[in-house]
Amino acid sequence: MAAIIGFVNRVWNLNYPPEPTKKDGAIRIGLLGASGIAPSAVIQPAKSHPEVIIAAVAARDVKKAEAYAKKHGIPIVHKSYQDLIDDPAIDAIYIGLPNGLHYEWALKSLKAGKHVLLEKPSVSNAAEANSLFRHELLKQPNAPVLLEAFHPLFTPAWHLYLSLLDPPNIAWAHAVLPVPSILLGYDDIRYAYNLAGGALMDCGTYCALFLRKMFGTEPVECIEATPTLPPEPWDQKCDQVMLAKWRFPNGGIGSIDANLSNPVLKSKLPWCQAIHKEKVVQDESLSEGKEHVVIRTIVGNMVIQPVVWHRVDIKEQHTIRTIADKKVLKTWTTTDYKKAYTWEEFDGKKLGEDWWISYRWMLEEFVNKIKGRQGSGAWMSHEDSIHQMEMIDSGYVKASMAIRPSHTFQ
Ligand SMILES: NC(=O)C1=CN([C@@H]2O[C@H](COP(=O)(O)OP(=O)(O)OC[C@H]3O[C@@H](n4cnc5c(N)ncnc54)[C@H](OP(=O)(O)O)[C@@H]3O)[C@@H](O)[C@H]2O)C=CC1
Ligand SMILES: O=C1OC[C@@H](O)[C@H](O)[C@H]1O
Repeated sequence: MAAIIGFVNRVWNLNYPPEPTKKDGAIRIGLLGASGIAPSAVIQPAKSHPEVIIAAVAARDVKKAEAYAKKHGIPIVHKSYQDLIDDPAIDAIYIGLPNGLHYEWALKSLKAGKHVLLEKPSVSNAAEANSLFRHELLKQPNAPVLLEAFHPLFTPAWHLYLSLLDPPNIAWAHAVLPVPSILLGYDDIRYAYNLAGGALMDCGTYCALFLRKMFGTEPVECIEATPTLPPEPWDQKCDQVMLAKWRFPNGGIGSIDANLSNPVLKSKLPWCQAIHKEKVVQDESLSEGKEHVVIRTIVGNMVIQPVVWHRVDIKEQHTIRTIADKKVLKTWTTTDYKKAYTWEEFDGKKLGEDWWISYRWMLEEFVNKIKGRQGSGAWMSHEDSIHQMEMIDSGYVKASMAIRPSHTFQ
């Protein structure tokens, strides 16, 4: 019963969040593009944040921007992206543009002294990531905050998941992110190579991130990458599905299944799993010549948007066997489940609300960073964003596909 009440409360508050009065010094965010994702990623989360105001929007077509502003209660409409960036009343820019435009507009925003919340994947390739995230501008005192908007990293559920892993002893990790095909037409930005589209760039970037975080380090090499292309005449430089594998420094393998055309009726949830190497455990009850070994598997169900529901499964496969010839004498499995809708449930920190969506947790930390506060400690560092693009590039190289093109803006 408590679980049902919790679920209903979370869903209600998520959709109808309390809207506290905005504080003096609230961060005024401007949106670049009247994008599909901004309402979920920043407009709605900002409502419950007392220190965030969605103050302005700009679109390529001003009429579109006006309609968007009216719909979402945004007070200022700018005639162009550049006008919005140049507005002195704006403190921070949310970039929900196609991937191929992230580099240019992030750099322009930083040059105008604005903080930047930059949609994932941060840029088109590792060269752009290197140039953006190691830019001189970011090394200055009081440099603006630049954050790649990798929202799952900010949730307590994800940190609970990581806390159950033993990274050096992971043998195999797997991450799956299926996007229902019904959501995307072939005119979608995800199917445009020139805009840095592709399954590996889009849903694959989450899978790659999960593997990097699960192993706690960078992959050594991509050992397999098999793309499926969309049907002709659609852009044949864009992968519709990418299955890929990387080898990590401990010898473990990380694999991904990134799919932009998942059949709706076979809908799967975002999912990840880490299978650990076999481990001998202390067992006083055993007679001489026998050993007790355990293989631990940690499954994360719904790790991308855990607010509505999620579950971390801890499965242990136990075996009693002879040491000499490994003859199996007995096997059994145990399963335990854990959840963490708040940090308090996970590590006792009294931060946030159980109904916060991953974007709201992320917005909290973006503001904390701008204000110089400690926060939860969850963050995506600049070096992290660079390594992330290196891993994506390595997948395209292994698949014999072109790395997404760099933008010419300097
Ligand atoms: N964090 C998350 O959960 C999600 C993140 N994303 C990321 O957000 C970004 C935007 O995705 P999404 O909102 O789904 O995309 P949309 O197509 O809905 O929005 C993209 C915006 O980019 C602008 N734009 C500028 N130039 C172009 C161009 N040449 N072609 C097409 N659009 C252009 C358009 O703005 P204008 O209004 O000016 O015309 C449009 O509103 C991507 O980087 C994507 O990976 C997407 C979905 C979920
Ligand atoms: O969260 C997401 O799921 C669907 C994707 O297409 C999108 O770009 C991504 O951010």
